[in-house]
Amino acid sequence: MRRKRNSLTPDGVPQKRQATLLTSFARIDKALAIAGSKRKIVDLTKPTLSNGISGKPTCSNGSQGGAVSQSRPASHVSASCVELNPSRSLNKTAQSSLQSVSHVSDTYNVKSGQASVEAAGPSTLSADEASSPQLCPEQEKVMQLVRDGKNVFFTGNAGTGKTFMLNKIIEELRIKYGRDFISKVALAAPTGIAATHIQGTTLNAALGLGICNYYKDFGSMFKKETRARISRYEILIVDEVSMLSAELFNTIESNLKRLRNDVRPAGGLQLIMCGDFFQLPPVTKKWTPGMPSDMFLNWGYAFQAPAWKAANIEHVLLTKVFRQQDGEFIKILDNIRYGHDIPAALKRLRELCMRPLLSSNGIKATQLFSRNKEVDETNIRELAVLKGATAVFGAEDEVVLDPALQGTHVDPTWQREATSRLEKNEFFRDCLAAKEIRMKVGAQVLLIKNLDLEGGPNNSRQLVNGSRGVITSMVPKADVIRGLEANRKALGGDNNISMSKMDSKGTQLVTEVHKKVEMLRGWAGTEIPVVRFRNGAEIQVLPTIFSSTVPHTGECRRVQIPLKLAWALTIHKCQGLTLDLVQVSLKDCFAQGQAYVALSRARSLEGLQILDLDSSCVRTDPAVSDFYAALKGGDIKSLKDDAWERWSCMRSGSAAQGDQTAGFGSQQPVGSVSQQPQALNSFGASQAVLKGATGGRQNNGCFHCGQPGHWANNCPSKKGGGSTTGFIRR
Ligand SMILES: Nc1ncnc2c1ncn2[C@@H]1O[C@H](COP(=O)(O)OP(=O)(O)OP(=O)(O)O)[C@@H](O)[C@H]1O
Repeated sequence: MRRKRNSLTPDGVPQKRQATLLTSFARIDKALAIAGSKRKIVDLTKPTLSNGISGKPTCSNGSQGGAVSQSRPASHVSASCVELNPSRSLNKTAQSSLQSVSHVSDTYNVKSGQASVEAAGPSTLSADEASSPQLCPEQEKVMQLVRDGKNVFFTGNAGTGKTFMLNKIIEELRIKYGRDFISKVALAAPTGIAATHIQGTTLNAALGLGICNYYKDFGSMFKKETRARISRYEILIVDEVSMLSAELFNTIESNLKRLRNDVRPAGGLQLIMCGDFFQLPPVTKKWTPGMPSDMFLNWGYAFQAPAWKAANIEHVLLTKVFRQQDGEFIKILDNIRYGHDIPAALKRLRELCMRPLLSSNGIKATQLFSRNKEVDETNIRELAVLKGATAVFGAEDEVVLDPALQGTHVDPTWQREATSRLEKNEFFRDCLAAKEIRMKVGAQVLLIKNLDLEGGPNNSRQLVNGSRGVITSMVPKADVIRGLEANRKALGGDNNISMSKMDSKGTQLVTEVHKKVEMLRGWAGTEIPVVRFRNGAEIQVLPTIFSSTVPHTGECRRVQIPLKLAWALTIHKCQGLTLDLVQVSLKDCFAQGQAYVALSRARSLEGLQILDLDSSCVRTDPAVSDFYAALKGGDIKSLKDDAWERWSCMRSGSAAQGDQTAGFGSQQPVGSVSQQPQALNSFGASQAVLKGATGGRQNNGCFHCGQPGHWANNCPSKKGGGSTTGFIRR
């Protein structure tokens, strides 16, 4: 990992300027996204597809693809990928696009949520615009609550557009706050992978927390710089809240009050959260004998925390499923989610999905396993089977300090600390794009970032995060750079007179191509994979930027090809993805919601194959079912969930017998705001009392059967399909 502070980049660009360039590149992306939701943008670099359909194929994170012939030229260029189209000359396409700028009229189809392109030559709508569907009424309601400044939690089945909605909210907030957005809005998720879907960071990083093993570790929120940064926030956005524990939510919330010297919920921050508690639960630490009583165990679901109940949160249930269209599939998934009539749902899945999938365009299905071991073994084995040379793509990692930390007046110790914190950031560990990727022609791949390419009737050529494909060739990087340079020239990017005639979007596009060339030159790889995606689009997949911003510290950046080997993935890594073709192994599912997450990645029954399952693979937690029953009933306040109270009584009772320093009573009542971090724990742990406490139903013993002596997920009576607590222990 390179440090870049007040030095020259390998291209001879001063580091500060490089940071500015990169930031402006990201801003261009964002600006396009924002503008796309408001009005049409003509993207001069968008190709006309080889099938003659005017439009833009969109490559997005998750699209599956394959490489095309090595001999084909890089003829069409967009900011993040190159579509090969031997039937048209580059110059012609680029010039036609340029000429047609003023002829594009509004053709967005509000009803269908799809963009159509009128006969205005080869010009197209931007990817962001054409793939920018209208909010449905439920989503509009969420938006209104956000605008009204309410604390909001929106939830719903997989595929109801929670992350989509969150990104819409973020777009609007970017416009509202402008330059202040980064200092006013914290974008976070419990895990690094989840955070990538909203260009955010982990919740811990957003709040200046490292790994919290003890309650005293939360004191780092009160460090001078962190405290100042958190005090400036106005909004905290959290995605995938199912993985946020009650203990974490409660502790953070009470520390926010103290830190911000404000007795209102979360110290006056507006909370905007989404997730589905039927999906993956928090990773809970296992209590072991002799463990200090102020251990932080990450217990419970966020909705079980007293702070959640006291935060005046507006709960919105999204009910319209967008990912799947087939009514029967949606119903089966719903039953699996709620744990309703599981034998019938599994029987139907066996009937429909225990058969081989037809491969499509040479693209094999992604296999989903519960454990890393099977995933790694499968990918390595399959790659080894392929003949031909292995291409190694090494990521360029770097950290860029916040400009405010780069001045000569800034304490060098603090600069070093900030750099080191960025370098150790979970982002680099959890980034969807691996540090080193090994691939061959013929490798099955998954796109892990949305690419700026779109088109086809009803945007059928859309390629998104999760699209699948196969590598069909590797192209020398030098050829790709030549192609991009030619395109820039064709757009007038090398000519001051042409540039002066361009509108601001034209110059933006030229700048984008220029940045892309610079990035490619700085990137160490020598080849670019060409991928044929399932929808037929053939794309040179260029390296792109994965980044995570830690406000007032800086930015972690990885430049890497946005592809993953896709013969196999873990179910935990696929959360949030939409997959075209998927084979699922369910027999080893060990966590609540895991089977549901795996199955709900598929768009259709036709694209889903079940490799194995047993009747106990579907697990739901009654505490979660009760929460959703109250939500469906429209009265969340009627929810009777006293799990927290009983659990904390048990812990403090145990502490009273043992460690007197850690009592539940150490929490301060709302209204008496202390400036000190809450360093003592709220509980005293005891193995005997913790057994079965996770689901909040039993006082002592296994949550599933009520008997002492074992945890619920090891319950001998659960084989046969019973429900169990969903907390994963490590
Ligand atoms: N209003 C809408 N109109 C059309 N498509 C939509 C709409 N809202 C969401 N979608 C699409 O539905 C798909 C699923 O959305 P998204 O991934 O946000 O769902 P999710 O609820 O976050 O799913 P999960 O819980 O599995 O993470 C995406 O392809 C998204 O673009």
